[in-house]
Amino acid sequence: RAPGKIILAGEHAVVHGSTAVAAAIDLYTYVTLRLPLQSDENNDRLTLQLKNLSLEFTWSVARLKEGIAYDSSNVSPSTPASCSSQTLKSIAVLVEEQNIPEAKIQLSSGISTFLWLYTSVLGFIPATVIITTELPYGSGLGSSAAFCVALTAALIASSSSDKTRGDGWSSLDETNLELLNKWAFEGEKIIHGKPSGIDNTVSAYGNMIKFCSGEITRLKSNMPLRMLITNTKVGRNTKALVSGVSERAVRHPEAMNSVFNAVDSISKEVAAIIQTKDEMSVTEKEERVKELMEMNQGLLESMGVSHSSTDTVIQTTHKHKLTSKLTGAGGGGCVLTLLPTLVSGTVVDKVVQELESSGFQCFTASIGGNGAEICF
Ligand SMILES: Nc1ncnc2c1ncn2[C@@H]1O[C@H](COP(=O)(O)OP(=O)(O)O)[C@@H](O)[C@H]1O
Ligand SMILES: C[C@@](O)(CCOP(=O)(O)O)CC(=O)O
Ligand SMILES: [Mg+2]
Repeated sequence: RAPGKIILAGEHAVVHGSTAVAAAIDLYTYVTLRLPLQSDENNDRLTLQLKNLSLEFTWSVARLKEGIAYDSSNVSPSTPASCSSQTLKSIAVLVEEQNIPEAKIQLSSGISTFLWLYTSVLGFIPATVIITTELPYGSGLGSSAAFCVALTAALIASSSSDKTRGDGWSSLDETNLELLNKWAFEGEKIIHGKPSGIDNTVSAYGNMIKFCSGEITRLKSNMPLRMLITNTKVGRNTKALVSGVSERAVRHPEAMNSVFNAVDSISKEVAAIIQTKDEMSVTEKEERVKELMEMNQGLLESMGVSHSSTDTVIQTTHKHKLTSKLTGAGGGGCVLTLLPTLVSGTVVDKVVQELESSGFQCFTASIGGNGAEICF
């Protein structure tokens, strides 16, 4: 299993080299891998089951071998590599053959990613892969990264020699974590186009991290951080939003560089405040984080990735003196609201009631938990 995440500061700008701060949340994607016995019927097929959606896709191993055009000299499980555009095209044909319902067409990139990661790490062997998730798809909570990380964890674990059964969840060792994170990043590339790598990294390693151009700093929080997560349920696609920001940066390079630099300073300050020990009271820290979230939201608006549904959440929470910002790619999706320690339960209940009456879904999640884990 691998967790989803929230981005406290720095989404989008992180794709352009700025710092961002993210934390794992206790909502997971689970991947079960079943390798068939020789005697099993159907032991020549690769089957993918998406349990939440009651969808199943299946290919004969022979069809995969014939259909996936790749240069096997370039692909080895221990050296993660990008899927070439030619290979991706051949995989897309195999995905199209599955006749995905039109309403679920966004899954195509996830299924292509599945075929690329599976065949690259395990090769052309039959199996049944069952996916369940507690994360909403395409809402900014990193379902794409959790999917790539959990899948790769299962694939890597299946070749482990030490399969002690029934011991519960355990982490992977550092070498395998690093390998898994690299493969998951290659998967994210298929789904996002140009990911920064923050989502797969926080999903793989867990906790709370500061991330800048691939450099990871694990953060130790010294303040209680409670966030209300509001899913506006407005669907969007990370790939389109990320490329929209890049296009804006091409049109206005100087202005957008200033925006990205401002976000970099905000994220660094957020990370510093979260880690500060005694110099500041909790209330003071919360006030600072609140202000930085507000500034970050303003800059996300100037990148063109906010949405009217996000504005509704911001206005509703503002009436109760609470501050919100979008999280993840924006364009709808999820919004974070900081719940300071002194805010009363009655106020939170009222805010939740108002947000839910606008058709949104609210929940809280525990922040900064474990990353990818395996279980035999
Ligand atoms: N459990 C899953 N099974 C299959 N594909 C998935 C799963 N989770 C995510 N995906 C893929 O990731 C896409 C959503 O990723 P993205 O747009 O980055 O949003 P987010 O990562 O915020 O949820 C889905 O449309 C699908 O292609
Ligand atoms: C917008 C971005 O910063 C985060 C995207 O997160 P999500 O896929 O919306 O959960 C992109 C990235 O960092 O790869
Ligand atoms: Mg994503």
